Amino acid sequence: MPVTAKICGLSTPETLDAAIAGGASHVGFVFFPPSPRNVGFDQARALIDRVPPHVGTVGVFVDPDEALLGAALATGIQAAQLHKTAPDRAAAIRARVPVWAAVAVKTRADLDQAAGYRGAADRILYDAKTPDSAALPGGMGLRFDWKLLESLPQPLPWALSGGLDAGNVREAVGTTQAKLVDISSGVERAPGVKDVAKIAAFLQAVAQC
Ligand SMILES: O=C(O)c1ccccc1N[C@@H]1O[C@H](COP(=O)(O)O)[C@@H](O)[C@H]1O
Repeated sequence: MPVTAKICGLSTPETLDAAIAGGASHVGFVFFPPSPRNVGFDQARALIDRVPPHVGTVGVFVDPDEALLGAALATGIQAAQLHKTAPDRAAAIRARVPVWAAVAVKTRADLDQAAGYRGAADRILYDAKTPDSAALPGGMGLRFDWKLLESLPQPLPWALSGGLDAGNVREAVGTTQAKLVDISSGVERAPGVKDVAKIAAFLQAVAQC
């Protein structure tokens, strides 16, 4: 089965089109105001209108309140990627939209959290744990020890993220056997500024995995 890719944190038509043209299976839009990738609801709606049916649209949230979640779901996103969101809240959100639950990983013990999302999420997204002092719980280009995922029984379908780029994704996939990879800062030239050439290079690298 080919490896597929989600390009996350898109905010312009040009970079969205580059992700679609390069073969991304999913595109992501961040609904978290502290992020340099945050998009407004009208902006997201206009971007989602450009996405063809074969490409999935994912909203990225950090334990969202009802107001934010409701407005974001109204843009037409097809799944909610939830960071720092407890399983019971994820389950409630899953009644409205498919859920990708982010599990922040630094040590082997962190992986145990994934089982708690059985019945509460459709997919686990293993991401690198950011420092407590960090402004963002993701999107910082940090990676974790991919060997932690080697031969690990998985409670749900899953994807790999955190510090991926065109130069390391082959090793990441080879080590983890991930079938879906997710990237944000590795296809940027500055925080929040996506680069069409880097998007194309990453998707080419994924196609060769
Ligand atoms: O990208 C953000 O700004 C962001 C904000 C809040 C939560 C998650 C965020 N990004 C997600 O983090 C991972 C890894 O990103 P990176 O490739 O290491 O930069 C990815 O899933 C982003 O969607």
